[in-house]
Formats: sequence, structure tokens, C-alpha cells
Amino acid sequence: MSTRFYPQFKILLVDDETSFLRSMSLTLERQGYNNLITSSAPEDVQGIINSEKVGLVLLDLTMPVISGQELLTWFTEEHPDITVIIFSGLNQVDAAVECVKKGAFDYIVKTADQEQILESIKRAIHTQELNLENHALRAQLLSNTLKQSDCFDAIITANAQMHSVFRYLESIGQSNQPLLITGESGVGKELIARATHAASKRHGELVTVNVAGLDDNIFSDTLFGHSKGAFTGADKQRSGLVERASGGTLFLDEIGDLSPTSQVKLLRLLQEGEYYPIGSDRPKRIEARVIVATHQNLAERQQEGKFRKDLFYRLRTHRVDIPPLRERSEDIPLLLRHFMRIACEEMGKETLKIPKNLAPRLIQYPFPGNARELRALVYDSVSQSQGEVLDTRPFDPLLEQTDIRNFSEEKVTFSENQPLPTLNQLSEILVNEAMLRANQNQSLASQMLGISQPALSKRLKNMKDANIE
Ligand SMILES: Nc1ncnc2c1ncn2[C@@H]1O[C@H](COP(=O)(O)OP(=O)(O)OP(=O)(O)O)[C@@H](O)[C@H]1O
Repeated sequence: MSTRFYPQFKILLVDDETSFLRSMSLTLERQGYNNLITSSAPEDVQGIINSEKVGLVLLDLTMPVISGQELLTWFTEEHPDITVIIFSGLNQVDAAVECVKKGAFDYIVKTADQEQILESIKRAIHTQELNLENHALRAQLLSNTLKQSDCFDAIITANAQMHSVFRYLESIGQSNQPLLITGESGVGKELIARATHAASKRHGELVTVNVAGLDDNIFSDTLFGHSKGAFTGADKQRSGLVERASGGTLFLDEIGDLSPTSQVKLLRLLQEGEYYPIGSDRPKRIEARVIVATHQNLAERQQEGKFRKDLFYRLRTHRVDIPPLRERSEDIPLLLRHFMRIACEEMGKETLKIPKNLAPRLIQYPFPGNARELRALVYDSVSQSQGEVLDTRPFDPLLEQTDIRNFSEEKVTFSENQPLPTLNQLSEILVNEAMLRANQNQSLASQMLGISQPALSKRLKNMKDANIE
């Protein structure tokens, strides 16, 4: 079995006192920090930094040959992206201030309480992880392309905002911090969680739990497992889904509906990185990345007192909001074709032809149930289709409100006291509205307006020229 190293970068311990190196390494390993290198020779540090992926350095202040002060200066000048904590045998305020001014993350007295030392190291690791993620994010956003586009293949979209969501997700793919996915019901949050797991390259599996309506006992038992005899009926030990997701991703869906008691347990899991199986007093470490999703507005739930503020802040370290389908109408024709193809395949039918006027009608419908609603309609249509063409009758009821055929003159009112718009002005208003509804897709907008695409393109050009003069 391969050992999993944590954190993802190396922690370098430098001290000429080998006994301190040994005891510190043991303390850190016991806490699950096993990606360590030690050195008792400060003169070797530069070589180590050049050959290893070090992210955090614990540096003794007083050493022969090269002092910790000198090395700290070298780090801040040459490697400002590495976090340095200074260790010293002396509790000197002046030295501490000097080191922090020079760029040290913290100054720790070796004799300090172990809790305090570990807390500082934990904060430094967290900060360094965020630094690395920021770097990756910047590089990703600047490059404007996806390195692992295949991870996102299952998500059909031509929308620019969705593509920037993918780039963001790819850049934070390997982060250990939680990810919060929000968006209306049916927008594809679960697909997003799957794609993020694939982009994370974690070898473990993606384990999904819908936490809505789980009472606290079931939540704890499902996630954390129990020891033998923990409660009546617990006749053998059972591990929970946190363990099953080891080396992979734990996806908690409908997190906005988590009970208050379970919220405390989730917060502890995320903050401390550990949990207790029911009936056990031995903590276990979580080895999975946590992704949560909700269709609820968590900020509002938190203000109403239904969601813990501290958990809300912890969960939103990384977050993405998936736009509703009505705000990316260019995806409607693509999804229509996609769902039709997979429905035909599943029902063993030949691919059907889609009537040309269907997509322009559909993009005027607000789709409160988003892609899920469109999918259900397409499946219904495919199952009812007899010939070569998709039977669009299942769409009729919902299109009645928006359908152009129901457009009646009585609905249009012009105020008596105001002059009428000219035909040219009215045509400009219509063209602009159609382009807006079609998300600037000329082919769809032209179908809505009942003209050809070249005719629309000509009109747009004329409108632009007229506005410039
Ligand atoms: N962009 C997309 N491309 C392909 N399929 C999609 C897309 N968006 C959603 N779907 C499909 O629509 C259905 C609903 O998606 P999903 O379950 O991911 O939504 P959700 O946001 O998690 O919903 P809920 O909030 O109700 O849990 C699924 O069958 C999914 O495969």
C-alpha cells in the first residue's frame, strides 16, 4: 500500500541539536504530518531547497556556521513563497519582533506549550496551502485553457462563465481545503463535484452522501462508523464513509439542511482533521477532501440562525456558484441534443431529428428546474416519438406562456400621452431583446425574430454603424 504524504509540500526542520530534530519529527508525525526532511547542518539548507519541494521551514535561530537570522534573510529574498517559522531556546521579544519583521511567519520558544507550537505549525501549513493554490489559480486564469479538459467532458456547455468555473476548479483540484458548490436545484452541482474529483487526481473514490433529513445519530454513524457494542445492535465494528473516501473525495450534498448538532461535528472534522467513530475514544484522521453542495442561500440561512457562521466560513474557502440554465440559454440547444442522444441510446432508438423551431421557443422558457427539467422533458419526448422526428408535444404546456404563437396585440400597450416609437426604433428594441435572450447567439436570435441569420447580422451591423455616426 502506498503511503500518502501530508502536507503536499515538504516541511524542512533545521537545527544543529539532533535531539530536538528527533523529538520534533516524532511530534509532527504523530499529528499526521509525515512529509518531513530534517537537517542538522544549516550549510546544506540551500542545496535542499534547490532539490526538494519545500513549503514550510522550521528554523533554529542559533546555529553555528550559518545562523537562523542569515538563513531567514536568504529565504525572504530568494524564496519569499516558502513559509518560515523561527524556533529559539530564548524567549526574547526583541529577537521575535526582528524575525517577524524580516518575514518569519512566527517566532516560537522551544519550551513553549506543545499545543501552542502545533497550532502555529497548523496555521502555517494552512497559509502555505492557500499560497500554493493562489499561485496555481493565477497561472490557470492567465493561461485561459484547461489542462485536463476530459475531466469536464460530461458537462455540456458553451457558456463563458461555466468555462471560467472549470478553470477555477482545475486550479484548486489538488487543494485539501473544502469546496462549496451552490446553485439552483438541477443546475448540475453533482456533475461539478464529480469533475472536480476527477481533476484532483486523487486515487481514492468519490463518496456521495445526501445529508438532507439525516438525524444526527444516522449522520454520525454513516460518516464516522461505530465500534463493536457502541449501541444496541452494533454487534460488529463498522467503518464510516469518511474512511471509505480515504485518498479520495467525500461529497456532502444538500448541506444547507444539515441538523445543528451534525453541523458541530462537521466543523470539528474540517477544523481538527479528525473524528471519533461512535463508541470509540480513539480519534481517526480524515484522509479525504470534502466537497459540499446546496441549492440554498447559506449566507441567508446563517443570518436566520439555521446555519453556523463558523462552519459557513470554513466551507466557503473555495466556492463556485453555478448559473441557472435561463442565464446560459446558449446551452439549451446543446443540452437538448445531448439529452436526446443519450435518451435514444438508452431506449434503443435511432437518433431523432429535432424540429428547427424547438430550441428558439425553449430558450424563452425560464426552466425553474434547470437542466434536470429539460432532461426529463426530452426523455418524455423521446419515449413518445414514433417516427424520425422528436415528438414535441410534452413541451407544449410549458411553452404556452412563452410561445410566440400566443403573442396577442392586446398585451402590447402604448401610453396615450407618449409618442409612438418609429418602426426602426421598435425593430432595434426587438433585435436587442432577442440577442439578450439568446445570450448573443445570432443563430438562435434570428430564429426568434423569424428572419435569417445573415439578415440579423446585417441589421446588427446597420444598428452599430448608425450608433457610431
Ligand atoms: N451541463 C450539463 N451537461 C450534461 N448534463 C447535465 C448538465 N447539467 C445537469 N445535467 C444533468 O441534469 C441532471 C441534474 O443534475 P445534478 O443532479 O448534477 O443537479 P444538482 O444541481 O446537483 O441538483 P440538486 O440541487 O437537486 O441536487 C443530471 O441528470 C445531470 O446529469
